[in-house]
Amino acid sequence: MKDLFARDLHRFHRFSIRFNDILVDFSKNIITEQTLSLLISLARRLDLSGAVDKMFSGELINATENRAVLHTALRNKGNFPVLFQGQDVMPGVKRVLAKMKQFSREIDLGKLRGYTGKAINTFVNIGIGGSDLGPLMVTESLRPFARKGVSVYFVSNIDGTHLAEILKNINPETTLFLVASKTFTTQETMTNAHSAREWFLSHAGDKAHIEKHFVAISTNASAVDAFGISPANRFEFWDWVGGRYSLWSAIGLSIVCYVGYDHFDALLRGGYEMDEHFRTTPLEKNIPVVLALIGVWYNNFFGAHTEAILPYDQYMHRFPAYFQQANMESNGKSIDRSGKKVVYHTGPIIWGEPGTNGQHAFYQLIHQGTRMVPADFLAPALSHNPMGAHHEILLSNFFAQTEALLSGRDEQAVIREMKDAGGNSLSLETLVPHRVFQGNRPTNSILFKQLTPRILGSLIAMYEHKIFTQGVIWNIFSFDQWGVELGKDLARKILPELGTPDAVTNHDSSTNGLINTFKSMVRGETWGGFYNPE
Ligand SMILES: O=P(O)(O)OC[C@H]1O[C@](O)(CO)[C@@H](O)[C@@H]1O
Repeated sequence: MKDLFARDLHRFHRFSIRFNDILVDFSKNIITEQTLSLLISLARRLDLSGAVDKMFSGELINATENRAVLHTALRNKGNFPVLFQGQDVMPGVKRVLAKMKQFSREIDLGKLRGYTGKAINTFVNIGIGGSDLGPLMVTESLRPFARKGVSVYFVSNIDGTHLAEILKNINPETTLFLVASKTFTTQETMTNAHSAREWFLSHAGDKAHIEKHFVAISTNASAVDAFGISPANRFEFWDWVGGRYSLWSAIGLSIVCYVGYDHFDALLRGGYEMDEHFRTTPLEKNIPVVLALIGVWYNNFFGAHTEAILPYDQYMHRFPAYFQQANMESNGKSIDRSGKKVVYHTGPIIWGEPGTNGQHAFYQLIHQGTRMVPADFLAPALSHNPMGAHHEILLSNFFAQTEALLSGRDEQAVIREMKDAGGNSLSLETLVPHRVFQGNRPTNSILFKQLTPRILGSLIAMYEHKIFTQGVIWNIFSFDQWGVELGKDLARKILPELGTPDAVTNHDSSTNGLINTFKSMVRGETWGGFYNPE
């Protein structure tokens, strides 16, 4: 890469794209113009543009679930119809948005009141996966835009600790629970929702008060009825919204409650603007496409197995976790669209933490480890908290890291520096190899003006479309998630076994051993060594 930069003084201009208030600099990659043009030919050969049209026009591209993929309709600010099976979905989308807006207005006006007449000021979203991570990540990212005096909590884990610790902090009189589940059957969410209801009733007494304290967000109206939430308190969405792409739907109600409808609307606008960019920009200048192709380049031609997402913004601390689900649940597949096993790698492992914490934790491996870790660095030019020199120090680290990963530090430079510093009792020969940085480690830098709802919307949609593009290249179905089913099935079978006194013998010896040791620990038996079925 250093040679490429030396040979071309305009490399930054040639390999960066500006979109609204976002700059995507992909010049610090091991690519030339020829690399990109070959990767773009690959995308053309696989008819990426045709695939994009199919998604936006509501074809059943989620073929293994026989569903369309239309989360883009949820943020369609273009006033054009979106047809699904001959019907325009936009009136339904607008109806639910109007209901969310009205709900937000009631919060503004202090009209949303609990069973004792006090104003609701605490919102607890109960959901998991896509019904949790999106709203959680967005509310964290948009904290500077929060309504005054309002708090939001997220319960997802089936571990009772998650709910119990939140219940300690909240007042039933002023709390609204938002039960968010596309299917309204997910074990974790339904168990948490029932426990929250019991807790609430233990304070409020009368079941009639539930309607002031529970709303549901789901595609499954009958299950919502069965739970006891009235249609007036139900916010619907549709099968054509994938769980991990659902924050734009009524699943975003906790975002609305926390930051207000106008900010949610700005988030949708940012998403729409990125949709239009993705849909209409030639592949060479198309941000999600370029990022996707660069990802394919390292994944399939350099054997890179992971990608790091490193936001230099504390508010974005859940951004990597959100895209861990979006990406790994979408593209963690090994069967292609014709049902055959793929003979190449598909989705990478996604991980990351906010800078500069990551620098003091795992960057050692990114700089000097044996593996290539392509990394996206994201940062706002303006901070919401410009306290003293904090932001400039933060950004100096952001710029320095990608420069260090690009340039490295060779032996001569290390020797020079060590001589200048003097005074080290260890010999040069001993230390030099350990202090050399090879460099040539790829990064994308995504610099944006400020973390606003609109910019956040665009960044989320950018990664969504990157994931979509890679799914097309790898010829896999990105919108199902069959891989989560087996564990769920087995847990359902194991659950009743945990309540019986008998030892289990019907699993492999490890699973038997673990279950039986668990039972013996619960019974308080003294440790008698490993369980032996004989
Ligand atoms: O919204 P639901 O139906 O409760 O599902 C929650 C999550 O569970 C999954 O189906 C995976 O188990 C995710 O795709 C989804 O986001």
